[in-house]
Amino acid sequence: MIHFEDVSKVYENDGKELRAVDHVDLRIEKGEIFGVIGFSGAGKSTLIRLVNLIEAPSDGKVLVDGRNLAALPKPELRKVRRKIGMIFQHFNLLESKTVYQNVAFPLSLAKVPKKEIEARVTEILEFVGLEDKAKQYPDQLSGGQKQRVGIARALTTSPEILLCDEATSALDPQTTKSILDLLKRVRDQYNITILMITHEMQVIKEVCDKVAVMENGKVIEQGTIFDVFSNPEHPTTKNFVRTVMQDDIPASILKQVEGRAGGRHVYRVTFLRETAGEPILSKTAKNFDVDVNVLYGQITELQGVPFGNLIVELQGEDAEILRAIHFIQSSVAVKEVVADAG
Ligand SMILES: Nc1ncnc2c1ncn2[C@@H]1O[C@H](COP(=O)(O)OP(=O)(O)OP(=O)(O)O)[C@@H](O)[C@H]1O
Repeated sequence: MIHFEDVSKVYENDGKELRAVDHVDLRIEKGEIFGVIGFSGAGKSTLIRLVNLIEAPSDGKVLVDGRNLAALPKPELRKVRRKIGMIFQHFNLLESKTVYQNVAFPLSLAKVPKKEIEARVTEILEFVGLEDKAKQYPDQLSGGQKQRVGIARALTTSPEILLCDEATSALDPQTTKSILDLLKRVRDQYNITILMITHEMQVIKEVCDKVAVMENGKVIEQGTIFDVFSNPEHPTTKNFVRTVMQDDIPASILKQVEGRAGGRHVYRVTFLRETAGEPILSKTAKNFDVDVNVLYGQITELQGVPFGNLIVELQGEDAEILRAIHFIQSSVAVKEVVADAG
């Protein structure tokens, strides 16, 4: 649906070249919710603006539904752009217009007959849960309600793509969740492809199917949420994942283990996908002469699939512990067992 093929965007700043987007390749398929994460200055905003040609690429091609926007004649470009909606961090609503007028605005501009506008706006306001706010003005709304108006306005022209530029960054966590739920419904009900940029990993974890991590204009890692979160490779990705999935051993627990006599055997056991529900540790305790002590861990859900990360201590004779570890490692249920200490 949206393909970046070796795309770069170079700005001139005081005679110096700045590569805001640097040789990026991305494929965002129809109906996907695709997240791009990166720190400030990574190039996310530039990247998203290349999709509707607010910015033109310096090199490479951005294809939307197979068409290179930069090569289209103006009337064609206008048509394609109408199929791309956008929502913003600060909502960008017209303060002097009511909710109804804001949502109707793109249709009024396109000179759609009044009756049609009414039917469409009513349907969309109902969809975003604002049917009772039609006559209110933006300054009478909460942040979450304002973003619902922004989403409604983007949807009135029946877009195929929705671009979200830090759409929840100005909202509290609870409101963020409700807006993300709404975006999921937008995709599910209208099969709209959603490209969102954010600096919050929680947002990516909550709603995206795939993620690309940007740094200095480059995509440094990309993949499904499950793969990237369960096995991040680049240090920056690891840092982002750490913001939502704590997997370090807390200092207090390490101290407690270190204080014990007779050495320590602490391992990280990572459960993936279908193995997350396996009673592998209780089997280990039953089949081997070892005690299994779960020190710390969490089971979370990534795209509806359980993912677990446990820190366990095995107590017993060294040889027996080795056999137990071998059993855990060889089991299809466990991806890796890493000695953290000992
Ligand atoms: N119009 C422009 N002219 C010159 N330089 C620009 C322009 N737009 C962006 N840049 C530069 O390109 C780099 C990437 O900026 P961009 O806004 O795309 O990053 P970002 O990841 O979206 O950051 P933020 O989250 O802070 O918006 C930055 O160094 C920025 O200063």
